[in-house]
Amino acid sequence: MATDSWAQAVDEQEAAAESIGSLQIRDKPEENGTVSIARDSNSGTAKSETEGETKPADEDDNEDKAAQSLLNKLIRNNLVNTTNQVEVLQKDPNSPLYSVKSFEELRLKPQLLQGVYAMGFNRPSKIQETALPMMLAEPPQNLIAQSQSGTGKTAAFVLAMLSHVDPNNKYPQCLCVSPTYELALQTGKVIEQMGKYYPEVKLVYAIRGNKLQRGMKLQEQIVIGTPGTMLDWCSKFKFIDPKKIRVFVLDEADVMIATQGHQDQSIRIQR
Ligand SMILES: Nc1ncnc2c1ncn2[C@@H]1O[C@H](COP(=O)(O)OP(=O)(O)OP(=O)(O)O)[C@@H](O)[C@H]1O
Repeated sequence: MATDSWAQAVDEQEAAAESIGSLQIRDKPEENGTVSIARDSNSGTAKSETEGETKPADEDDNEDKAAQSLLNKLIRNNLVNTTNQVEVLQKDPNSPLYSVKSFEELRLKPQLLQGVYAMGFNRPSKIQETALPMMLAEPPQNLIAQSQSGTGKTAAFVLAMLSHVDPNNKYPQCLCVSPTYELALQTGKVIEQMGKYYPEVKLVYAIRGNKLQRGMKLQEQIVIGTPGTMLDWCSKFKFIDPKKIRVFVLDEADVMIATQGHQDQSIRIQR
């Protein structure tokens, strides 16, 4: 594919993806790469969080948005297999990836700096340059971030979560809520990649199908999951002590807020 402009290539891919129609993702999971990737990373047990339930039309729309977002991420993963063009865009003041800062200036832990470089990131994107100083501040600051798709928001909040955990404390300290099972797995993958050189920090998925014994306490410092299961783990099963949470991430907040059930659950977890 011609990739004179990385951003243009992303737009073209996204337009093509729209014409395929996101409904295929849910209607024919066996024919879709999206679900097979989720299966790959979860021993063939991929299943939509809300599968089998009757949902209002607006929830369907929001799920379609979440599915579209997942598709964009998967497409982009293939596009960003060379960092050269990202590098060029990061030097172009008109690009949303433009940045003057370096990761060193953010004074990341050496293990995380190593993880970031191993992912091929040479410098932060614009949103990362702007948001990371706030996200890395002690104590962490509240932040609502919005930027174009594919500009590095996920990488930013993953880095913030990894920076804030204390690996010596064996209990959950960061919660990340995603609108769908598949997006939770995708974000989890980024946490695993970025935290590759920080093995003391552990991650657990609060997703349907991950059943834990009643009465147990989690040892993992980061929990990523979908709203329903996360809420159950916090309030019904008490696997997580919400008072010990230092960082709470609401991924795809627009989708979450637009979906009534997710909105209620997210607010209850946050409280
Ligand atoms: N600083 C960086 N340098 C190079 N590549 C980066 C950088 N930050 C992120 N990327 C890569 O760019 C792609 C998009 O990043 P990311 O998924 O974090 O964007 P996003 O804004 O969360 O996207 P979306 O809006 O779809 O959720 C990913 O492949 C990621 O690995």
